[in-house]
Amino acid sequence: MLDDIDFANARVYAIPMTTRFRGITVREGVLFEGPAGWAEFCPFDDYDDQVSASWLATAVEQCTIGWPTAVRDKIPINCTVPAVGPERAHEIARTSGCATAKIKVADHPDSLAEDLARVEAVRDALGANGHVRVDANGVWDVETAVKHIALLDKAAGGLEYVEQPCKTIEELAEVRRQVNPLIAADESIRRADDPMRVAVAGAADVAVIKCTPLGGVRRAMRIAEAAGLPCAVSSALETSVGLGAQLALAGALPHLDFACGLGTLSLLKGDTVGVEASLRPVEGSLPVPTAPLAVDLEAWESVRHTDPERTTWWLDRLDRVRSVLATTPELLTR
Ligand SMILES: O=C(O)CCC(=O)c1ccccc1C(=O)O
Ligand SMILES: [Mg+2]
Repeated sequence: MLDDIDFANARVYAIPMTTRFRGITVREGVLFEGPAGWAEFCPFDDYDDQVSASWLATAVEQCTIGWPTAVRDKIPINCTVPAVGPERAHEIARTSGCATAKIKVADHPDSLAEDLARVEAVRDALGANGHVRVDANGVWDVETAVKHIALLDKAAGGLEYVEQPCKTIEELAEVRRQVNPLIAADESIRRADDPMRVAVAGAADVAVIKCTPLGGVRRAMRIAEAAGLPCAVSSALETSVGLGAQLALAGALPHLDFACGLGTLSLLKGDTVGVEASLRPVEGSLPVPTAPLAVDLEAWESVRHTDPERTTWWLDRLDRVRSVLATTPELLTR
Protein backbone atom coordinates (compact mmCIF):
# COMPACT_ATOMS: atom_id res chain seq x y z
CA MET A 1 0.00 0.00 0.00
CA LEU A 2 2.69 2.46 1.06
CA ASP A 3 4.75 1.44 -1.98
CA ASP A 4 2.06 2.70 -4.36
CA ILE A 5 2.37 6.30 -3.14
CA ASP A 6 4.57 8.91 -4.83
CA PHE A 7 6.31 10.12 -1.67
CA ALA A 8 9.31 11.21 -3.77
CA ASN A 9 7.22 14.10 -5.14
CA ALA A 10 5.64 15.13 -1.83
CA ARG A 11 4.91 18.88 -1.67
CA VAL A 12 5.19 20.93 1.51
CA TYR A 13 2.85 23.91 2.00
CA ALA A 14 2.63 26.80 4.48
CA ILE A 15 -0.57 28.86 4.69
CA PRO A 16 -0.95 31.85 7.03
CA MET A 17 -4.08 31.79 9.21
CA THR A 18 -6.53 34.70 9.27
CA THR A 19 -6.71 34.47 13.07
CA ARG A 20 -4.50 32.68 15.56
CA PHE A 21 -6.24 29.36 16.35
CA ARG A 22 -5.11 26.60 18.72
CA GLY A 23 -1.94 28.68 19.10
CA ILE A 24 -1.22 28.38 15.38
CA THR A 25 -0.58 31.31 13.02
CA VAL A 26 0.72 29.39 9.98
CA ARG A 27 -0.75 26.02 8.93
CA GLU A 28 1.75 23.60 7.42
CA GLY A 29 1.53 20.14 5.91
CA VAL A 30 2.51 17.83 3.06
CA LEU A 31 0.59 16.69 -0.04
CA PHE A 32 1.25 13.55 -2.07
CA GLU A 33 -0.44 11.44 -4.72
CA GLY A 34 -1.37 7.77 -4.82
CA PRO A 35 -3.30 5.56 -7.22
CA ALA A 36 -6.68 6.87 -5.96
CA GLY A 37 -5.71 10.57 -5.89
CA TRP A 38 -4.14 13.19 -3.63
CA ALA A 39 -3.89 13.18 0.17
CA GLU A 40 -2.69 15.50 2.94
CA PHE A 41 -0.54 14.85 6.01
CA CYS A 42 -0.69 17.69 8.56
CA PRO A 43 -0.29 16.59 12.21
CA PHE A 44 0.30 19.55 14.53
CA ASP A 45 3.97 20.28 15.36
CA ASP A 46 3.74 18.98 18.93
CA TYR A 47 2.51 15.49 17.93
CA ASP A 48 5.09 12.71 18.07
CA ASP A 49 5.69 10.19 15.28
CA GLN A 50 3.52 7.51 16.92
CA VAL A 51 0.49 9.83 17.17
CA SER A 52 1.19 11.18 13.68
CA ALA A 53 1.08 7.63 12.25
CA SER A 54 -2.73 7.70 12.54
CA TRP A 55 -2.79 10.98 10.57
CA LEU A 56 -0.70 9.31 7.88
CA ALA A 57 -3.01 6.27 7.86
CA THR A 58 -5.91 8.63 6.98
CA ALA A 59 -3.91 10.06 4.07
CA VAL A 60 -2.91 6.58 2.88
CA GLU A 61 -6.54 5.40 2.94
CA GLN A 62 -7.54 8.47 0.89
CA CYS A 63 -4.91 8.14 -1.85
CA THR A 64 -4.90 4.32 -2.17
CA ILE A 65 -8.45 2.98 -1.65
CA GLY A 66 -10.54 6.15 -1.37
CA TRP A 67 -13.63 6.42 0.82
CA PRO A 68 -16.73 4.35 1.61
CA THR A 69 -20.02 5.11 -0.13
CA ALA A 70 -21.92 8.12 1.17
CA VAL A 71 -25.54 8.03 2.32
CA ARG A 72 -26.05 11.82 1.90
CA ASP A 73 -24.54 14.37 -0.49
CA LYS A 74 -24.77 17.63 1.46
CA ILE A 75 -23.51 18.44 4.97
CA PRO A 76 -24.76 21.28 7.20
CA ILE A 77 -21.78 23.25 8.48
CA ASN A 78 -21.20 25.40 11.56
CA CYS A 79 -19.11 28.53 11.30
CA THR A 80 -16.14 28.55 13.66
CA VAL A 81 -15.67 31.70 15.72
CA PRO A 82 -12.15 32.03 17.17
CA ALA A 83 -11.36 34.04 20.31
CA VAL A 84 -12.02 37.40 18.67
CA GLY A 85 -13.85 40.54 19.87
CA PRO A 86 -17.66 40.78 19.72
CA GLU A 87 -17.79 42.94 16.56
CA ARG A 88 -15.62 40.52 14.60
CA ALA A 89 -17.52 37.52 16.04
CA HIS A 90 -20.81 39.09 14.92
CA GLU A 91 -19.43 39.66 11.42
CA ILE A 92 -18.08 36.08 11.12
CA ALA A 93 -21.43 34.56 12.13
CA ARG A 94 -23.54 36.98 10.07
CA THR A 95 -21.57 36.55 6.83
CA SER A 96 -21.00 32.78 7.18
CA GLY A 97 -24.40 31.71 5.86
CA CYS A 98 -24.42 29.08 8.64
CA ALA A 99 -27.32 28.57 11.06
CA THR A 100 -24.95 27.10 13.65
CA ALA A 101 -21.86 28.70 15.19
CA LYS A 102 -19.13 27.16 17.31
CA ILE A 103 -17.43 29.70 19.52
CA LYS A 104 -14.04 29.28 21.19
CA VAL A 105 -14.19 30.20 24.88
CA ALA A 106 -11.80 29.98 27.84
CA ASP A 107 -8.93 31.10 25.64
CA HIS A 108 -7.12 32.61 28.66
CA PRO A 109 -7.74 32.54 32.44
CA ASP A 110 -9.67 35.85 32.65
CA SER A 111 -11.72 35.32 29.52
CA LEU A 112 -15.23 35.14 31.04
CA ALA A 113 -16.36 38.72 30.26
CA GLU A 114 -14.98 38.44 26.71
CA ASP A 115 -16.57 35.00 26.26
CA LEU A 116 -19.99 36.30 27.35
CA ALA A 117 -19.76 39.29 24.98
CA ARG A 118 -18.67 37.04 22.08
CA VAL A 119 -21.50 34.56 22.69
CA GLU A 120 -24.09 37.37 22.94
CA ALA A 121 -22.83 38.92 19.71
CA VAL A 122 -23.07 35.60 17.84
CA ARG A 123 -26.61 34.96 19.09
CA ASP A 124 -27.55 38.43 17.89
CA ALA A 125 -26.05 37.67 14.46
CA LEU A 126 -27.76 34.25 14.09
CA GLY A 127 -31.16 35.19 15.48
CA ALA A 128 -33.40 33.10 17.72
CA ASN A 129 -33.47 30.10 15.36
CA GLY A 130 -29.68 29.72 15.18
CA HIS A 131 -27.69 27.19 17.19
CA VAL A 132 -24.83 28.39 19.39
CA ARG A 133 -22.25 25.95 20.75
CA VAL A 134 -19.03 26.69 22.65
CA ASP A 135 -15.69 24.87 22.93
CA ALA A 136 -13.48 25.20 26.02
CA ASN A 137 -10.84 22.66 24.87
CA GLY A 138 -10.79 21.00 28.30
CA VAL A 139 -9.29 23.86 30.30
CA TRP A 140 -11.92 24.36 33.05
CA ASP A 141 -12.02 22.55 36.37
CA VAL A 142 -15.49 21.24 37.34
CA GLU A 143 -16.42 24.23 39.51
CA THR A 144 -15.39 26.81 36.89
CA ALA A 145 -17.12 24.82 34.15
CA VAL A 146 -20.44 24.67 36.03
CA LYS A 147 -20.33 28.40 36.80
CA HIS A 148 -19.22 29.54 33.33
CA ILE A 149 -21.59 27.24 31.45
CA ALA A 150 -24.61 28.62 33.36
CA LEU A 151 -23.58 32.20 32.50
CA LEU A 152 -22.73 31.39 28.87
CA ASP A 153 -26.03 29.50 28.46
CA LYS A 154 -27.88 32.60 29.62
CA ALA A 155 -25.83 34.98 27.44
CA ALA A 156 -26.44 32.72 24.43
CA GLY A 157 -30.17 32.45 25.08
CA GLY A 158 -29.60 28.69 25.18
CA LEU A 159 -26.51 26.73 24.14
CA GLU A 160 -26.80 23.80 21.75
CA TYR A 161 -23.89 22.07 23.50
CA VAL A 162 -20.61 22.63 25.30
CA GLU A 163 -17.59 20.91 23.74
CA GLN A 164 -14.98 19.44 26.10
CA PRO A 165 -15.49 21.72 29.15
CA CYS A 166 -12.92 19.77 31.22
CA LYS A 167 -10.06 17.41 30.51
CA THR A 168 -11.03 14.03 31.97
CA ILE A 169 -14.00 11.76 31.35
CA GLU A 170 -14.80 11.80 35.09
CA GLU A 171 -14.90 15.61 35.14
CA LEU A 172 -17.11 15.69 32.03
CA ALA A 173 -19.56 13.31 33.72
CA GLU A 174 -19.64 15.48 36.86
CA VAL A 175 -20.23 18.70 34.88
CA ARG A 176 -22.90 17.00 32.79
CA ARG A 177 -24.85 16.15 35.96
CA GLN A 178 -24.78 19.80 37.06
CA VAL A 179 -25.60 21.86 33.94
CA ASN A 180 -28.48 22.24 31.49
CA PRO A 181 -26.77 22.27 28.05
CA LEU A 182 -25.66 19.06 26.36
CA ILE A 183 -22.00 18.06 26.73
CA ALA A 184 -19.88 17.05 23.72
CA ALA A 185 -16.64 15.07 23.98
CA ASP A 186 -13.83 15.97 21.54
CA GLU A 187 -10.33 15.39 22.92
CA SER A 188 -11.76 12.61 25.18
CA ILE A 189 -12.79 10.63 22.09
CA ARG A 190 -9.58 11.23 20.17
CA ARG A 191 -7.34 10.16 23.02
CA ALA A 192 -9.49 7.39 24.46
CA ASP A 193 -8.34 3.85 23.84
CA ASP A 194 -11.97 2.87 24.39
CA PRO A 195 -14.36 5.51 23.02
CA MET A 196 -17.29 3.66 24.55
CA ARG A 197 -16.00 4.69 27.97
CA VAL A 198 -17.26 8.24 27.31
CA ALA A 199 -20.83 7.01 26.87
CA VAL A 200 -20.67 4.37 29.60
CA ALA A 201 -19.37 6.94 32.11
CA GLY A 202 -22.26 9.26 31.23
CA ALA A 203 -19.67 11.84 30.26
CA ALA A 204 -21.22 13.21 27.07
CA ASP A 205 -24.36 13.55 24.95
CA VAL A 206 -22.52 14.18 21.68
CA ALA A 207 -19.33 12.76 20.14
CA VAL A 208 -17.08 15.07 18.09
CA ILE A 209 -15.43 12.83 15.48
CA LYS A 210 -12.41 13.78 13.35
CA CYS A 211 -11.19 11.17 10.89
CA THR A 212 -7.88 12.94 10.20
CA PRO A 213 -6.29 12.14 13.60
CA LEU A 214 -8.26 8.88 14.05
CA GLY A 215 -6.66 6.93 11.20
CA GLY A 216 -9.16 7.14 8.36
CA VAL A 217 -12.81 7.41 7.40
CA ARG A 218 -13.57 3.72 8.02
CA ARG A 219 -11.81 3.71 11.39
CA ALA A 220 -13.62 6.90 12.45
CA MET A 221 -16.94 5.27 11.50
CA ARG A 222 -16.15 2.33 13.78
CA ILE A 223 -15.19 4.71 16.60
CA ALA A 224 -18.43 6.66 16.11
CA GLU A 225 -20.37 3.41 16.30
CA ALA A 226 -18.50 2.26 19.42
CA ALA A 227 -19.10 5.63 21.12
CA GLY A 228 -22.81 5.07 20.59
CA LEU A 229 -23.60 8.80 20.68
CA PRO A 230 -24.96 11.29 18.12
CA CYS A 231 -22.02 12.76 16.19
CA ALA A 232 -20.67 16.01 14.81
CA VAL A 233 -17.72 15.73 12.41
CA SER A 234 -15.12 18.44 12.89
CA SER A 235 -11.95 19.53 11.12
CA ALA A 236 -8.30 19.45 12.08
CA LEU A 237 -7.64 22.62 10.04
CA GLU A 238 -6.82 20.75 6.84
CA THR A 239 -6.77 22.36 3.39
CA SER A 240 -9.48 21.18 0.96
CA VAL A 241 -7.53 18.00 0.10
CA GLY A 242 -7.72 16.76 3.70
CA LEU A 243 -11.16 18.24 4.39
CA GLY A 244 -12.47 15.96 1.64
CA ALA A 245 -11.96 12.94 3.92
CA GLN A 246 -13.83 14.62 6.77
CA LEU A 247 -16.74 15.35 4.42
CA ALA A 248 -16.62 11.74 3.20
CA LEU A 249 -16.98 10.66 6.85
CA ALA A 250 -19.88 13.07 7.42
CA GLY A 251 -21.44 11.71 4.23
CA ALA A 252 -21.03 8.04 5.19
CA LEU A 253 -22.11 8.04 8.88
CA PRO A 254 -25.47 6.24 9.18
CA HIS A 255 -26.80 9.07 11.39
CA LEU A 256 -25.74 12.72 11.42
CA ASP A 257 -27.67 14.86 13.87
CA PHE A 258 -25.51 17.96 14.19
CA ALA A 259 -23.97 20.57 11.90
CA CYS A 260 -20.27 19.80 11.29
CA GLY A 261 -17.21 21.93 12.07
CA LEU A 262 -15.82 21.73 8.54
CA GLY A 263 -16.02 25.40 7.58
CA THR A 264 -12.48 26.02 8.71
CA LEU A 265 -11.01 27.12 5.37
CA SER A 266 -12.23 30.55 6.44
CA LEU A 267 -9.38 30.43 8.98
CA LEU A 268 -6.78 29.89 6.21
CA LYS A 269 -5.52 32.53 3.78
CA GLY A 270 -5.06 30.06 0.95
CA ASP A 271 -5.84 26.55 -0.25
CA THR A 272 -4.24 23.69 -2.20
CA VAL A 273 -7.02 23.28 -4.78
CA GLY A 274 -8.42 25.75 -7.32
CA VAL A 275 -10.90 28.44 -6.21
CA GLU A 276 -13.87 26.63 -7.82
CA ALA A 277 -13.05 23.34 -6.06
CA SER A 278 -12.21 24.93 -2.68
CA LEU A 279 -14.41 23.55 0.13
CA ARG A 280 -15.75 26.86 1.43
CA PRO A 281 -19.36 26.50 2.64
CA VAL A 282 -22.10 28.04 0.51
CA GLU A 283 -25.36 28.89 2.30
CA GLY A 284 -24.22 26.92 5.33
CA SER A 285 -23.43 23.63 3.68
CA LEU A 286 -20.74 21.68 1.82
CA PRO A 287 -21.06 18.91 -0.76
CA VAL A 288 -19.73 15.39 -0.05
CA PRO A 289 -16.96 14.69 -2.60
CA THR A 290 -17.14 11.31 -4.31
CA ALA A 291 -13.37 11.14 -4.89
CA PRO A 292 -10.29 12.86 -3.44
CA LEU A 293 -9.81 16.46 -4.58
CA ALA A 294 -6.81 17.06 -6.83
CA VAL A 295 -4.08 19.50 -5.88
CA ASP A 296 -4.13 22.44 -8.27
CA LEU A 297 -0.52 23.13 -9.21
CA GLU A 298 -1.12 26.86 -9.55
CA ALA A 299 -2.78 26.96 -6.14
CA TRP A 300 0.06 24.92 -4.71
CA GLU A 301 2.66 27.31 -6.14
CA SER A 302 0.98 30.12 -4.21
CA VAL A 303 1.18 28.23 -0.89
CA ARG A 304 4.37 26.17 -1.30
CA HIS A 305 6.70 26.41 1.64
CA THR A 306 9.47 28.94 1.02
CA ASP A 307 11.59 28.01 4.04
CA PRO A 308 14.01 25.21 3.04
CA GLU A 309 14.63 24.18 6.66
CA ARG A 310 10.93 23.72 7.41
CA THR A 311 10.46 21.92 4.10
CA THR A 312 13.19 19.46 5.05
CA TRP A 313 11.72 19.12 8.56
CA TRP A 314 8.37 18.06 7.08
CA LEU A 315 9.88 15.64 4.54
CA ASP A 316 12.02 14.06 7.28
CA ARG A 317 8.96 13.79 9.49
CA LEU A 318 6.99 12.15 6.68
CA ASP A 319 9.85 9.65 6.22
CA ARG A 320 9.98 8.76 9.91
CA VAL A 321 6.21 8.40 10.25
CA ARG A 322 6.15 6.20 7.14
CA SER A 323 8.56 3.87 8.94
CA VAL A 324 6.31 3.83 12.01
CA LEU A 325 3.35 2.94 9.79
CA ALA A 326 5.34 0.25 7.96
CA THR A 327 5.98 -1.45 11.30
CA THR A 328 2.40 -0.91 12.62
CA PRO A 329 0.36 -2.24 9.68
CA GLU A 330 -2.73 -2.67 11.90
CA LEU A 331 -3.11 1.14 11.67
CA LEU A 332 -3.69 0.86 7.91
CA THR A 333 -7.14 0.30 6.46
CA ARG A 334 -7.38 -2.30 3.74
O1 LIG B 1 -15.23 22.37 15.15
C1 LIG B 1 -15.02 23.40 14.50
O2 LIG B 1 -15.90 24.25 14.29
C2 LIG B 1 -13.66 23.67 13.88
C3 LIG B 1 -12.54 22.77 14.25
C4 LIG B 1 -11.93 23.01 15.61
O3 LIG B 1 -12.49 23.69 16.43
C5 LIG B 1 -10.62 22.44 15.90
C6 LIG B 1 -9.67 22.42 14.88
C7 LIG B 1 -8.40 21.93 15.10
C8 LIG B 1 -8.05 21.45 16.34
C9 LIG B 1 -8.98 21.47 17.38
C10 LIG B 1 -10.27 21.96 17.16
C11 LIG B 1 -11.26 21.85 18.30
O4 LIG B 1 -12.38 21.39 18.12
O5 LIG B 1 -10.91 22.19 19.41
MG1 LIG C 1 -12.98 20.84 20.17
